[in-house]
Amino acid sequence: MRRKLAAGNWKMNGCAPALEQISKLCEGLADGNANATGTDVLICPPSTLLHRMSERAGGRIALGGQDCHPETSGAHTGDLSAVMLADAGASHVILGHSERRADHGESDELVRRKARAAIAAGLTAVICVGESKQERDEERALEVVGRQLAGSVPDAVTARNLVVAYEPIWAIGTGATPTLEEIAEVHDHMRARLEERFGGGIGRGVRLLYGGSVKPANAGEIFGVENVDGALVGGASLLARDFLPIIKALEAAS
Ligand SMILES: O=C(CO)COP(=O)(O)O
Repeated sequence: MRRKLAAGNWKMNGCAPALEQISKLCEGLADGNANATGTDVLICPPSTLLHRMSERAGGRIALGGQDCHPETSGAHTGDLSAVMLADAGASHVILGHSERRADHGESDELVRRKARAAIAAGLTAVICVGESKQERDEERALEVVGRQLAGSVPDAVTARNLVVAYEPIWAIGTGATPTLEEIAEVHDHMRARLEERFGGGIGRGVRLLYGGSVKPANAGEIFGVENVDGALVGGASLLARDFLPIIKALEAAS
């Protein structure tokens, strides 16, 4: 049985005042959550907030970075290693987000090296894949996602240290989402590819998240789709009042 995962990607948002949201999230989870044991909550803030957030998050909320360098240390100005993220309180790291693939030209090969470093540092790699609008229109979504999955996921993974997030680029921050059938088709495809490559134990155990314009209003129906084990949420994870109902919808779907 896979545990559900509600993950928030704060991207380049949130300075010190945002720390308040973590306290609110903790309060909300403590109030309404006494019996919920099947859902994990993860927040990936800008790394400058990781340390302070880890002091507030208690055990209930896991923290993650949004990227890491493939090396452990060295002359790489401006970069952070997976070891440093772990040291600052992270247990997860998002890798290969489409914004990094676009803004920093990250290839599947680079994402795979970063994931190896993350896993070696004891982190869980949350690897993102997803097609562009043009690729969707050309009916190439499964091909693109399958290729990114094959190229970005390293060989030495377990069901615990890998999470895959399907984030269609055209659905990120736009309010548009694929149909439930389209989400199901991609998630089933990813599940089948993972089982093929890693065998049933790992392939069936890896959690698959959907990301792209997830909000309280659509979370419930998306979480009802088979092989959707949670969400990677951008905008709606910034405020506890938006993220809490999404977490509740995931708990209800468990
Ligand atoms: O990119 C995303 C999460 O990584 C999704 O962002 P939005 O939820 O703002 O569409």
